[in-house]
Amino acid sequence: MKGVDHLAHERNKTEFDVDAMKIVWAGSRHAFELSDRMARLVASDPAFQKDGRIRLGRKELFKNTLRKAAHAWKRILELHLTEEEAGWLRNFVDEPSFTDLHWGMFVPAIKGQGTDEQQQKWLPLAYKMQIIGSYAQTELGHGSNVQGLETTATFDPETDEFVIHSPTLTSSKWWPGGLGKVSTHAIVYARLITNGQEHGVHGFIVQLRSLDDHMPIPGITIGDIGMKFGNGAYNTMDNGVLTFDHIRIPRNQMLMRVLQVTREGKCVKSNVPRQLIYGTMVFVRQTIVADASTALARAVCIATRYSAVRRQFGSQDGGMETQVIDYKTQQSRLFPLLASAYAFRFVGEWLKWLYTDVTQRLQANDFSILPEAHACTAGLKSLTTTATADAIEECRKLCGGHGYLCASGLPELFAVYVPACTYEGDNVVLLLQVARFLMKTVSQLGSGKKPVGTTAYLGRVQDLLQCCCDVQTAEDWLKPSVVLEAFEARSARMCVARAQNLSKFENPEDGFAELSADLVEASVAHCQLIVVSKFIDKLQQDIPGKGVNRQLQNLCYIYALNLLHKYLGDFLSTGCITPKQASLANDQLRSLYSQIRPNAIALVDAFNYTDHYLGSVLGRYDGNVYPKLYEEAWKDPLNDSVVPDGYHEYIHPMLKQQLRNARL
Ligand SMILES: CCCCC/C=C\C/C=C\C/C=C\C/C=C\C/C=C\CC/C=C/C(=O)SCCNC(=O)CCNC(=O)[C@H](O)C(C)(C)COP(=O)(O)OP(=O)(O)OC[C@H]1O[C@@H](n2cnc3c(N)ncnc32)[C@H](O)[C@@H]1OP(=O)(O)O
Ligand SMILES: Cc1cc2nc3c(=O)[nH]c(=O)nc-3n(C[C@H](O)[C@H](O)[C@H](O)COP(=O)(O)OP(=O)(O)OC[C@H]3O[C@@H](n4cnc5c(N)ncnc54)[C@H](O)[C@@H]3O)c2cc1C
Repeated sequence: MKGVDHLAHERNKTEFDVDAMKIVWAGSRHAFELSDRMARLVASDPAFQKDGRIRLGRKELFKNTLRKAAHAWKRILELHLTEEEAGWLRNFVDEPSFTDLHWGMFVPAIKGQGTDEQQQKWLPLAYKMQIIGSYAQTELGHGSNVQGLETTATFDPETDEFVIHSPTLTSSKWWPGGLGKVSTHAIVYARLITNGQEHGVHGFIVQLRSLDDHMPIPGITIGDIGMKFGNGAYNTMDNGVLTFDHIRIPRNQMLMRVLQVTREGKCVKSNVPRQLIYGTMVFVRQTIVADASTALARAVCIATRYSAVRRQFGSQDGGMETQVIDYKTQQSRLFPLLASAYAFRFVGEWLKWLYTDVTQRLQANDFSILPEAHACTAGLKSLTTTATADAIEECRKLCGGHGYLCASGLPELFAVYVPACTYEGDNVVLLLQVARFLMKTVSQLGSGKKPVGTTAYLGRVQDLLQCCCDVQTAEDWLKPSVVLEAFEARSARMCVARAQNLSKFENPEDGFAELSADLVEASVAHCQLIVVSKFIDKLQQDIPGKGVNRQLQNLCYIYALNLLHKYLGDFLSTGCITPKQASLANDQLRSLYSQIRPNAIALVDAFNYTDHYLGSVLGRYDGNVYPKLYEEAWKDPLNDSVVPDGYHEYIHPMLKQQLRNARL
């Protein structure tokens, strides 16, 4: 059987309506149709082809990215694409570029932190790309510790200007994307100083380059920070270094939604909380969670299709060998990742809803759920990106040797994805933020303050500390209430135990530092509970399409029971479940793998990825892996000549030398 036939045969086994699942995956029919149209538009345009990207040198690679970004903008204007369509188009171009920062951070920062007048002035310029913006927060010396940033913005009342200055080497802005070679402007984060007093870190709109000849504004030193991990990958981005030598900007270029500086240099607080200065990060973290499911789904799609095509061992009577997807070990590694892709999709959908809700409340001066929004975006960003980065590498291994070839698409996907564990907040630092939020919530339980939202379960802490898991058979693990209670009890017990340990310290900050590794574990348990509970919520919705809900149920329980298996130590040590119940969960997991198996290919087809977007010979829709892999090898520049360049200089003399030695 050829690879092509393998996948056709697999698709015939499907037990659910794939087209209906495509809509579930996309979020709505509208989102499906729109993303499908944009994916095809990009895939059919030769200007967006990606072949050979990994072989380009840095300069060529970067110029190629500039060309694609300009072409994308041209198409957006020609086709009068909406903002939503344009976003999808950029997504399918599939190449990190300065436009990510412009649309993803510069524009949102002005929207979130700018006053109405500032928005009216700057947004039209940004929307028409008459200016290109970056987000310059991190410095050489500080990234995580935002309050430790050193760049200063000193108000000069004589001229009604701020003087932006880099007082030390470590105050050099370092990392901002799009900054190195492209951006004309940036939101620069600096310590505000007025009348000799410090007022914390704020954002300022600063012009960096001339709009006529792109030269840096005098007093600004700017460049790229150098090559990053992997070929192609994130090297299409010009992450930059920037220093200021007393650069003057008008007073009205400080983003003043949170704090206004008057003509006299007086600081006037508005009614919005200071934390709103961090609002752009909350927004981007939320988008990163949605993107995690996309990246994970890509890797899983490649590994699943290839696992159905690939055969090793097991031939009987000269018949065909076993498809590697039929090995239980392969299933137990692959199917939890497939389930995670769906789980992250739905939690991402929910987080988007939460973000929209918070934004609307903020507009109505209701700031009550800001701490929860911060904890959820920080925690879920950390959980989903860590899991996705690990999963991409696992998918590479699931594809055996061929997974290591760039033609599999997995090395580049890994290289481009892995910094997501660091940018927008180091994943451990973010989990510590969640831990602070959880410990605060637990400490307030005694005061009668009822926790709400994702921490509502902590309001039932007494019950959860005493509850006994009610599982007697493997089938009992298919009850949503049973699964939910196990995850709630584990998280609640871990939180309470950490809070009790913290209370033993005289100084809470000392305790927090000493117990930070344990606290991070409680944060992970809490975040996993959120993902499981949002998946269960999804199952309660009316989901149309033959067999679709059934598949989602299977995936949901695979996600939850696999976590239970992986974090068994937590569940057993907190006494939420017994070893016998853990063993029943494992039995159920194996049964679920068998049920998912015939639907695996259709479940990855539901992601609706074009071959262009996947960029993988192993993950081709038609399964025609071997002939294409063979064809691909010959495209390598090393194969341009039969005898390699360097033969006469290095190989031939060596061989001759050995011949001479042999004769001696
Ligand atoms: C083969 C294919 C190839 C092609 C691939 C193509 C495409 C790519 C594919 C995949 C890529 C995936 C996704 C890409 C998507 C987008 C990403 C794009 C580009 C990335 C650009 C990156 C940008 C950046 O990194 S910007 C810099 C980000 N920096 C950080 O995140 C810094 C982290 N630090 C902090 O957030 C904080 O300072 C801190 C850690 C929270 C520390 O704060 P703390 O010490 O507590 O002090 P305070 O500052 O005083 O805070 C006190 C108080 O405030 C509360 N708080 C803190 N933060 C927030 C907040 N954000 N919102 C609300 N409240 C907040 C805190 O809880 C505390 O509250 P309390 O007083 O009540 O306790
Ligand atoms: C590809 C990429 C793109 C980026 N783009 C941008 C951009 O556009 N704009 C921008 O402003 N920045 C950008 N950044 C910077 C990024 O936001 C920071 O690198 C990130 O926030 C981490 O900060 P750091 O580098 O200071 O790490 P550090 O904080 O120095 O982390 C080093 C180690 O220390 C640990 N650590 C730090 N603090 C604590 C603590 N309190 N407790 C326990 N452990 C701790 C961390 O877990 C980590 O293991 C980008 C970074 C990358 C890699």
